[in-house]
Amino acid sequence: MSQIVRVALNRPIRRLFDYIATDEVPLQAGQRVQVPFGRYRATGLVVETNVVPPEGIDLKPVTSALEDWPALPEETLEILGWASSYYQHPLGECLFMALPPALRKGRTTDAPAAEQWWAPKPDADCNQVPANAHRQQQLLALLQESGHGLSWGQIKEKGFTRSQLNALAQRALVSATEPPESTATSDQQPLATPALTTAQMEAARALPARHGFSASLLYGITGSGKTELYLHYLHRELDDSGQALVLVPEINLTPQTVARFRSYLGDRVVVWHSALNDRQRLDTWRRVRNGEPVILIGTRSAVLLPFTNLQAIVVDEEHDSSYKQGEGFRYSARDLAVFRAQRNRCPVILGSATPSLESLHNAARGKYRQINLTERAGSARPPAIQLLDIRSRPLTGGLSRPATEAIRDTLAAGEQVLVYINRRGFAPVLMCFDCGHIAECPNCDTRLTYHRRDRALRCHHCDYQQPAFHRCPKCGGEACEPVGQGTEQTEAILAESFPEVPVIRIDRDSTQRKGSIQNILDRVNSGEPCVLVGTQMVAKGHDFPNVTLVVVINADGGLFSVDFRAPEQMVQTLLQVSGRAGRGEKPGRVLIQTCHSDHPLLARLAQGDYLALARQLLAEREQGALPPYRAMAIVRAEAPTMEAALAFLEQVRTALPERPLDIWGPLPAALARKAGRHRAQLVLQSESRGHLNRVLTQLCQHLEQHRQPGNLRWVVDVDPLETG
Ligand SMILES: Nc1ncnc2c1ncn2[C@@H]1O[C@H](COP(=O)(O)OP(=O)(O)OP(=O)(O)O)[C@@H](O)[C@H]1O
Ligand SMILES: [Zn+2]
Repeated sequence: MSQIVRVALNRPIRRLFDYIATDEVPLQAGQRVQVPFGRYRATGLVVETNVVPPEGIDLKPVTSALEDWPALPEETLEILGWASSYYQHPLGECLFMALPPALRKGRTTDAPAAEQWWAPKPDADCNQVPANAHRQQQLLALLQESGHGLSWGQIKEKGFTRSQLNALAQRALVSATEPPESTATSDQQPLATPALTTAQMEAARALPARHGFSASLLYGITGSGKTELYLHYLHRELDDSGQALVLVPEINLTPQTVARFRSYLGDRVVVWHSALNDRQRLDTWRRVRNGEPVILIGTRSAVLLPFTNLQAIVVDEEHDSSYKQGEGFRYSARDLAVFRAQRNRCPVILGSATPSLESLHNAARGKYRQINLTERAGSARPPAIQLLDIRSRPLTGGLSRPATEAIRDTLAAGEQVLVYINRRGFAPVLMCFDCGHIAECPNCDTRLTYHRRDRALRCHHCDYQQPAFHRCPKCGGEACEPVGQGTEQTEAILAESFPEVPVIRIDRDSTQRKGSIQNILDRVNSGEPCVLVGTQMVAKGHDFPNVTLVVVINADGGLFSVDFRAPEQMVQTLLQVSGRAGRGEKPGRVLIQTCHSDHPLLARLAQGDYLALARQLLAEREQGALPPYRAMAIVRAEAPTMEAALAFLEQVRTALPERPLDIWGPLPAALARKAGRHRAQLVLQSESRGHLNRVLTQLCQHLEQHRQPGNLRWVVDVDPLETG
């Protein structure tokens, strides 16, 4: 009897394919194989073995196994299987995300494979083996006596063959297993433990011991030393064979962070981020897969790696929106981290100075244990936040007079300044002062951004760009001027006003080159007076002890947005950026320029009490019946015309059960046209996550079976971050 296996391919299709395993080697779930697919050969992952063959279909044989061990262990298959059904993304594409790029194609792992171990199933019984199959009975007995199981090498030494093992595996009496924990003692030097402050010590005591699942929400104000606490915790809880995962937002994964981890936790600290090349990825992936006791610091996709012995997970800056993938497999690394901790029966710590409303809600419901760290480390005190109403003040480069004076005083005192520009809605545009014409993107419903440096107009949603014009294309007038301020303009004005100090811009453009962010950080860390100017990027996680003044150019971006998450994100960003001030010995001060200093949210913000703000925002969410009080998903459609996109979603709407489901739309998306495609969306909400999931599963199956016109694209976004 030959074995039938079910295989997932790295393709955007919601189905699996059956093949006959012809090899002597019994295939296991998680193994990489080559299979014929259409006229080509494809790399696949075995997801099920011993499949009962469907009737009347001729199955093709598996071409070859790429390794004789599973690239993805059982745990990883399970996690990604769950994620595939939760996020409604095809299983094959989800599973392939757990492989390094080099292994997604048919490349073989050139280093020697880990010896595969085999163990009897707990309920295996010799009577289940046919009486005439003596060698199989003897092999099963041998494995049962061995306690932990045996490696294939050991089995072979006793004179058994692959086909005997194969037969037992097909009867589901034995299965592949992890090798026993190595008993070799580590020859590493004992490492230092960080010396904690009293407040940190108390928080550390409240963090749970390693054994068993627990989720802790660490609310630690900016500069409270959450990193120190993570280090202490990992040092305390991990044993010599354990693996740990520390998730961080991309920008926080600097060589300094890694060095800090290494000095306390040693060589087992490894990294995973977008700048690694394929070779480095493969090496790190192998260490994780082989069960080496690594402490992996990584960005979003690190949560998908095939760990085999996870003992602890940390998610730093857990509120950060970069944890949610915005396209393709739209998973939340934070949420998967919690799920993974559950599956591994290990603790997960979610840390932030501005926790997400989701996590605070989970803490309030008793699902997470909340631990507060409300003092800054060392002699640092929380900064004083002051609102500066700019309604009738003249601005230069976006800066009011009091703000400019504060910058001057700070620099004169030998300290550093950070100027934060809210990206949303404040990009500069080119306007004709005769007719009011503003340059727009021909492909998107958006204005072109004016780039001063090379006098270019660029679209931030597609690749379109054109040179800035002097003569208005509409009225022919010659009074075309940039309006609104961007990073570049503010930078230029600052450089003009403070020629004696460096003005350093931190944004996507200035940090794209490899190592450039590090150069910038080194300059700032030298401590000499300077002005940092930037967007979102300067707000995140940096520790610049000599920054004593933070100026927020305009706080109003999130106040009146249609996106229900905008107020939360605004408050988080403003408190995070404020938290960059006064982290060293000198006290910090924050000036927030606004046209709405009487807005209750901003007034509260100035008091610096995030938990109070979050309570208010949560109350509003509850009243509006919005997440986290409801489960939400969005069906998005993209088509050559808006009519086609809306008509498709209308059809989706009618296919959905009426109740108990709240449905909004179909409506055009906030950016209704992007790169020439028209976009619309349908928002679904339910009180029950499970119910919403079932509805979506049916919907996706239905939509996949009914072919849509080739130029229409649809996706489902579960727990969406952006709803505009
Ligand atoms: N126990 C300690 N002893 C001395 N210094 C400490 C201690 N804990 C933290 N620090 C210092 O305090 C500063 C802030 O720590 P850290 O960057 O970990 O803060 P954080 O909680 O992550 O803040 P944020 O949320 O703002 O990023 C760092 O310079 C760190 O070295
Ligand atoms: Zn465009």
